[in-house]
Amino acid sequence: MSASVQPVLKAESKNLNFYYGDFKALTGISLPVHDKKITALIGPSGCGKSTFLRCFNRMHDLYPGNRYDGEITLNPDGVNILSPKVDPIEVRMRISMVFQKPNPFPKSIFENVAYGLRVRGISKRSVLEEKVEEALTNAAIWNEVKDRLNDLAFNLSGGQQQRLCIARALAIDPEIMLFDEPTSALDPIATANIEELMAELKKRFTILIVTHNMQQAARVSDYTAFLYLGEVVEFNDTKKIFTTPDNPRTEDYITGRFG
Ligand SMILES: Nc1ncnc2c1ncn2[C@@H]1O[C@H](COP(=O)(O)OP(=O)(O)OP(=O)(O)O)[C@@H](O)[C@H]1O
Repeated sequence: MSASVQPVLKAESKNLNFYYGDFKALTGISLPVHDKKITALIGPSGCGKSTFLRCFNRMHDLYPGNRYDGEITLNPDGVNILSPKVDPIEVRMRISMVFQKPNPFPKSIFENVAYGLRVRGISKRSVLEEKVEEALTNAAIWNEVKDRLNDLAFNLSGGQQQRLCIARALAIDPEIMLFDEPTSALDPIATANIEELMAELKKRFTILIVTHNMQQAARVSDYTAFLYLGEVVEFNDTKKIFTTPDNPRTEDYITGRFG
């Protein structure tokens, strides 16, 4: 068996610059996103990790004055998802996001997961029930909530709420899932649950994750990009980044010597 199976490119950022008004937060970001792999974005606070992640589902469109310059192409069709001709809602149906703090809607557990399906035009109760169960099962929370689907989502614990948000994000069968520090508000057990879940999810989805936790990046990801001051300093296999990085700044950061 060949050990060097070429990864498939699910998406690609090409010379991407991003501006908050006059402030340039990202400069010339070119990065591959490999299919059904986990890519971690690491780097010191303020280096642009979240800004970059949010470009992938056009979150920045929600605020005036923000500007993209460059491309993020999404395969297999190769569409530039940053093009003004592309509807951000369409992009969010293909690329879903899980945030740092669990943010369920003020609705029942069932309706939280059914939400995106309804946006997609699914209204038949039996189809919704089937898909909600499937998403909750895939997010490893079905057994805990199956008898209380009509309860308000806020009644769940923090770790359960985060898995509910993951269920909501995967119910629409996205092509890419974005995770922005998904475990920073969780205890070590809930964190381990989410990490295990990500390892399962990558069999079906492509994942991009922002994390401050170096051990987490090393544990869960296949590829890692180190960002600094809005630029990619180094991108490589996670193993390589965490053992023999090419750039001294990467080494300083992962060994905690960064100023
Ligand atoms: N809404 C905004 N308006 C103006 N500048 C912003 C805005 N959001 C972020 N920035 C700036 O853009 C830069 C990148 O911020 P970003 O939040 O992407 O960094 P980060 O690497 O995710 O940081 P952290 O690890 O602290 O979350 C920072 O200098 C930040 O101050």
